[in-house]
Amino acid sequence: MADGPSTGAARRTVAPVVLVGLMGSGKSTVGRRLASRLDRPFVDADDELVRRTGRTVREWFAEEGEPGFRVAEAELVADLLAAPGPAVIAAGGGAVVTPSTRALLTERALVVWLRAGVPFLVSRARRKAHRPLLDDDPATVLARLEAERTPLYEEVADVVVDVEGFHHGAEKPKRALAARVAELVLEAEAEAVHR
Ligand SMILES: Nc1ncnc2c1ncn2[C@@H]1O[C@H](COP(=O)(O)OP(=O)(O)OP(=O)(O)O)[C@@H](O)[C@H]1O
Ligand SMILES: O=C(O)C1=C[C@@H](O)[C@@H](O)[C@H](O)C1
Ligand SMILES: [Mg+2]
Repeated sequence: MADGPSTGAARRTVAPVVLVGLMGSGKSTVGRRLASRLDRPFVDADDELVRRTGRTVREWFAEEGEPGFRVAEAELVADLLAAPGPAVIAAGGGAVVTPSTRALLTERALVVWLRAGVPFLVSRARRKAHRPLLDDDPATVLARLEAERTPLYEEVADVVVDVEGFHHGAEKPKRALAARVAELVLEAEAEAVHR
């Protein structure tokens, strides 16, 4: 790379933090708290897609199918990652299935994977308006998605956080998890500066 060490470090320091993980892992909830702790703007990709296109996630799936939704999602993530300045972004759970998105995440973002097992996710990821994939049989679908996506999350993640321990062990799990993720993000950023 042509960048000198300080330019490279500066670029990495403001890289967006992107949360990835399966539905119900806490990307939206933890992302919002993390952004507030780090004092950086927060964007939830699912909400932002709805805001920008005027179509809900469910409408996207119904009208364009999952492939159409994935194209729109990939364009949005590319746009968010091109924006200058620091940010915390909660990706959609399936954003990593698109190869161009994985390439951009690897190149431009500090990626945090919120990892959790299927039974835990089933208890958390209720059938919701923005989760059409969970309409029928959440446990079976989440098990399939876990098998398909685990290698993809592994591929892009800079930081991995197991969320279940926080849920079972902490009095205020959301706060504890956001605090731990903030700590890990700051550590990873400091390491990037000294690289
Ligand atoms: N650390 C936590 N402790 C307790 N409950 C949590 C925690 N994080 C999230 N939750 C709850 O779990 C549910 C799922 O979390 P959330 O909606 O943030 O998941 P998500 O990863 O954004 O899912 P999706 O990909 O479907 O948008 C929410 O009801 C949320 O309040
Ligand atoms: O895991 C997924 O494939 C999805 C997760 C949600 O965040 C939404 O982006 C949508 O329901 C698809
Ligand atoms: Mg979410």
